[in-house]
Amino acid sequence: MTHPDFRSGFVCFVGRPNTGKSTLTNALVGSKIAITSSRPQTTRHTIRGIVHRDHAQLILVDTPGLHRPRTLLGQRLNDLVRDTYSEVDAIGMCFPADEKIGPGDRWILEQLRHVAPKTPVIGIVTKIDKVGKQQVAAQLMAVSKLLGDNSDVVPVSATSGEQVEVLVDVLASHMEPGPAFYPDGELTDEPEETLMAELIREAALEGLGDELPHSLAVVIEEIVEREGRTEKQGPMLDVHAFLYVERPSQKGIVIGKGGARLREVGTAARTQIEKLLGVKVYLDLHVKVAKDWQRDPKQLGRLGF
Ligand SMILES: Nc1nc2c(ncn2[C@@H]2O[C@H](COP(=O)(O)OP(=O)(O)OP(=O)(O)O)[C@@H](O)[C@H]2O)c(=O)[nH]1
Repeated sequence: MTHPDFRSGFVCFVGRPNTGKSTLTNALVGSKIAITSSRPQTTRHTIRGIVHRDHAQLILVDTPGLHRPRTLLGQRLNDLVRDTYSEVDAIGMCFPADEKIGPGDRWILEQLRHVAPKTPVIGIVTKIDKVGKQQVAAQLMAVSKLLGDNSDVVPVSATSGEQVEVLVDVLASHMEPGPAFYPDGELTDEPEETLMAELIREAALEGLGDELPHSLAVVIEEIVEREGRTEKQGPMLDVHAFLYVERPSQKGIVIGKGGARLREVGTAARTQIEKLLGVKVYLDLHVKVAKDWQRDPKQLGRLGF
């Protein structure tokens, strides 16, 4: 039976890098589909996670962080982000409880109000487990002041789960009444290939510094089902992927001494991909130098941007 006041619609989270957008997406969806990382700007693709509740369905569009474009890739990302803003029913803007509101936040809000003046912006004070109640209250007031008195502001912790359902309810109240867009149980409509590439990219960036994130792209070349597997063994997929870097020095970083690092990356990514697909996977990774791929439209097209 469908709830009499069922609502459904699209939501995107915005905010400065590291404000907890990906972690919140995961907490709401309850499955690892968006990529989190302690480094800024690792979320490249528009990944949709779907939140199913009795009274609502929220489709989360996880956008890359808005930033001032320096390269062609940056420009394309920003175009993508702008389109997303005007198409969604609500924008959740994230402000960590433990960081002061700054010029970066004001700049993002200005952009939002400019490109999508009609889309409601809901303030989300994230990471409330990191600070005391008083600091949460002070941040709620500051965000309220920034967004305007009529705006909803919700405190939440994606890590502890505190207030997550309250956030769902507040977001749902901004959705249109109507049936669900997606059948129950469907978590993402992103092709599995993209998710695999994201998981490999995440594993390859783990523990590295700030420079590499912009210079690493992953392309899945081929996925083939291994033949001759017995029923007891179960199915197995051979996945062949290329990791593209910009410079030979970066290739060395990704591969590591004697290939040690790449092997670790492969193991970490394989484990995640097996979890995602529920089958055994053999992962074959190759690192290639594609010079200045961020500035070359042909290469960008090939890499899916
Ligand atoms: N303690 C605590 N840490 C959090 C919470 N949410 C996120 N974090 C941490 O904050 C860091 C950034 O989180 P992300 O979810 O990757 O942030 P993001 O806004 O998606 O970052 P970008 O993809 O760089 O824009 C990670 O190290 C998270 O583990 C939370 O509720 N509590």
